Amino acid sequence: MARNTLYNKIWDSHNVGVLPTGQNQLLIGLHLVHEVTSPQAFDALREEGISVAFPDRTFATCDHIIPTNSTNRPFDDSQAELMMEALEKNTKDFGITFYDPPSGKQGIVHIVGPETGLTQPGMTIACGDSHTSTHGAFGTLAFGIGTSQVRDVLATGCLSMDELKVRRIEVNGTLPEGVTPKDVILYIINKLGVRGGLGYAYEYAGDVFDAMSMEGRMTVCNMSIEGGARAGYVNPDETTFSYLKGREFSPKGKAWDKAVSWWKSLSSDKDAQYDDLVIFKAEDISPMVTWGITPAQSVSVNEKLPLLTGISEDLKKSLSDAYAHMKLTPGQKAVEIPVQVAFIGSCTNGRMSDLRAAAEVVKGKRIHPDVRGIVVPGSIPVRLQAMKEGLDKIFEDAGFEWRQAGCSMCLAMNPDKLIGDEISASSSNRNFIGRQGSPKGRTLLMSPVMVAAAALNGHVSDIRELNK
Ligand SMILES: CC(C)[C@H](C(=O)O)[C@@H](O)C(=O)O
Ligand code: SF4
Repeated sequence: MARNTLYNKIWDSHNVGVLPTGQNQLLIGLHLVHEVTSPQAFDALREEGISVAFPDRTFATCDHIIPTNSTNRPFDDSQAELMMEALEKNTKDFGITFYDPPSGKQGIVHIVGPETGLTQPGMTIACGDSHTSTHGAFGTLAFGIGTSQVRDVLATGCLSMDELKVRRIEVNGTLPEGVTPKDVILYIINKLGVRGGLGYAYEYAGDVFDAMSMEGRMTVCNMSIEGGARAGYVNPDETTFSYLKGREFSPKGKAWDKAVSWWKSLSSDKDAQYDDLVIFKAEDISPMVTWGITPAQSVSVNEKLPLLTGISEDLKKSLSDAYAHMKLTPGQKAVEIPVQVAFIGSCTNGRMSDLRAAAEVVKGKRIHPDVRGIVVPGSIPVRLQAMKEGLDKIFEDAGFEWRQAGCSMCLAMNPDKLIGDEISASSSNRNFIGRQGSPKGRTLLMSPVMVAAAALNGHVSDIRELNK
């Protein structure tokens, strides 16, 4: 059993009781809410006449259904309008802060938390959304939960959970040119599998994470869930503290110094014990691209897609299913895959560093005439900052559409969808069948700079070649 890790420290200090089921009751420090998984939870509270236990620790925003071409009300889609109205009413009735577009703070819930400074080291965080693991980048225990748990957290401020094992994943050395945090997590998932993390919290450590920016750490932690882990985290350090300094909800003055020394004490001890340890070499990682229907079905961009020979029958079956949907051929080169749509955005890669890096690639160039490109900033503050830096202009001059903040084509709960069997190069985190709005649509996951490169060439492209 893991001991003296950040996971253990946060778990123990938030564990307020053991239930007859053997599960622990964890006190939740921050509850983030969005429009998709909250309506029934609020209805349940209403039916029972219960109020929200900690309204000042509960924050809502609207991200999944929001249109990105115009946020004028009422939305064209009446279903989306109804969901927005429900969240407006629920947050008002229950006294919860709602970051809607007029507030200037709306965005994808996992971008809003960190950017406002709500997400802080040592916290337990819950949100009715699987990518809540993003917040672990700050040294938090952050859990994605379902609607019935959203109800429980609203009503009690607690979440019942089974204890997790802890796997330390070290990536040591220096990342080669063109390799981004997205490639690091796609590589880890490729090696450990989409179920490899079941029952675990992942602790990301080693040279690569020490040197990584907060935004990069968020990208990695975001996709922990795609590797099956219940949570993922990085121990807080100077990079964490300087990101948080001066943000709206960050402690100020003396409280800041006190917080920093407490945050420092939370990191896993030198002699911490783990349930498992995996070590990778940074030098082995290349720019990655998925070719299949799970985030683990990926190759280095300069490789060929896997053959179906010399593998187990089970593996052969799953790869064959992926090939059938993707209409791709075993052994073909990844760079031969054509691309019709380029999507830059999502809670994985919709932050400033992502937009800056992608803009750098397309600056002064035009995307391929057969490619439809959209850039969707992760939040209003990201959008405004990008515009201040002229990134909107760079993207538009290159032929991309510049949109309003939201989840957009990451899961296509709004009008941004693939059409027919279009192939998209996407900076998001899921490539399941139908994920981007068309049952036949095909998604290739990659980093934002790789999406930009694919958009320019009209096919999957090696960012390292483009730079030459
Ligand atoms: C709609 C929501 C419940 C869902 C999730 O939990 O992850 C979405 O954000 C996703 O990425 O698939
Ligand atoms: S951007 Fe995508 S992965 Fe993130 S919360 Fe929205 S739908 Fe889920």
